[in-house]
This record gives sequence, C-alpha cells and structure tokens, in this order.
Amino acid sequence: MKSYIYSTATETAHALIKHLVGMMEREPDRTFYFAFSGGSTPSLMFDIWANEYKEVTPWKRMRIYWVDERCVPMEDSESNYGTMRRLLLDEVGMPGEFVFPIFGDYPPEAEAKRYSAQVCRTVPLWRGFPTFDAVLLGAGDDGHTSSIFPGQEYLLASFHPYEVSVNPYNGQQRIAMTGCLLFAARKLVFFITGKNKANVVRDILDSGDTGPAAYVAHHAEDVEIFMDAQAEKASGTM
Ligand SMILES: O=C1O[C@H](COP(=O)(O)O)[C@@H](O)[C@H](O)[C@H]1O
Repeated sequence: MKSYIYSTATETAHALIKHLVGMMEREPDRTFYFAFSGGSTPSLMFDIWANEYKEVTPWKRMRIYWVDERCVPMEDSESNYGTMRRLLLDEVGMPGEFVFPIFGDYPPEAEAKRYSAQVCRTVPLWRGFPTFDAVLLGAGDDGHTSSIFPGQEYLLASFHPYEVSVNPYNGQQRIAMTGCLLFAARKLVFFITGKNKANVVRDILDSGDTGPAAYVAHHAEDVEIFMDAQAEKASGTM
C-alpha cells in the first residue's frame, strides 16, 4: 500500500487529479475505465477538476462508472451521480455515451442486476471479471467503503458485481460494488480527508481487518491512499 499525504484537502485533490491524468498520459492510445465513489469528500475534487484541469484531461478516453449509489432520484442532493454530473461532467461537457450511472430511482434489486450486467458488458474482462483501471474509494467515519457498512462484510465475498445494501443508520437502500469487482480492479485509490476520518485511516494503515475499508485496503493488490494532514496527524501513525 502506498500513502501520499498533503497539507490540505485541496492539495490532496490536486495531487489525485494529476495522478489520474498522469496515468492516462502515460498510455495515450488507451481508453480508461474509472469507477467513482460518492459522499461529500469527492465534491471538492470534482469542482477543482472542472475548473482547473478541464483542458488537460483526455475526457473522451475516460469511461465513467460508479462504485455505489444511494437509492434516490438524481436531482436529490444525496445522489452520487447527480453530484458528479452537476460539479464535473456537465461543466466539462462529458459526452453522455461515456457515462454509466446507477439509476437510484429504479427498483433497487432490478437496478443492481441491470448495472451488474452493463458493467460486465462494457468494462474489459480479466480472468472473467470486469476490471476497472482505477476504483476511487472513500471511507466513512465508521469504516464503510463503497456502500458496504460494518456488519455487511458478506458483500466483500459476493460474486454479484453490484448488490443492494442498506445504510444501517437511516434504512436508506444503496447499490454497492462488491468484493468481486473491488478485488479485480487494477488499482484501488482511497481519497480520505478531514479529522473525522482519523480512526478509519488508522485502521487502514495500522491494524487488522477492522471494517470494510481496512479489509479492502489490506487485501487488494494495488492500493494507494491520498489523504490530508488532518486525517494523517490524527492517526498518529506516520
Ligand atoms: O456513503 C458514502 O460514504 C463514503 C464516504 O462518504 P463521505 O461523505 O464521508 O465522503 C463514500 O465513499 C461512499 O461512496 C458514499 O456513498
């Protein structure tokens, strides 16, 4: 696992964008398949990407998918797709045919199946599994990642690419990328900022498989963590 620490969340976001654009620059003839997480942390990165990296990003060589989605309409402020679309994709004029949202307002079980099939059809396979070039992950204060919450670790062993999960704090249904895609990805990149994430950062860096985020970080082949000093300092480990 490689960790990269920057003094602020803004600097961390810049570094991560440059990292992803750099990956694409090193292989100029290839299309890249990326899966993005939601929640509040990536919003800053989407905003910076649209405003400062629009001209240097090869948008047409990117295929955009989601790690997870809340089962709400895309106009809802909770929608992971809606947020990225508003802050980044619409701003840079990303062509619709390169964007593969999870539809949060469709019946969840059917949508998990539809999206699993779409990902299997459109993302290149390796050893039988769709293989993203990079899966961008966040982590919740409680150690969840994707929408796999503590107590839902069975989703890490699922052979269905996406499954329905439930936010245990409010009963909201989610659609979550499961272990079979997370562990098949070429690279997992965590983006974690803020002092509230201190415990989960400590678990990822130091200790055992204490929750889904730590488990995924410890068991995937190529893992990188981009974090800010607040998360790192509070962890007291580096
Ligand atoms: O619910 C979710 O939580 C995590 C972390 O979100 P944040 O608001 O603390 O940044 C996120 O990675 C996941 O995609 C999201 O749906």
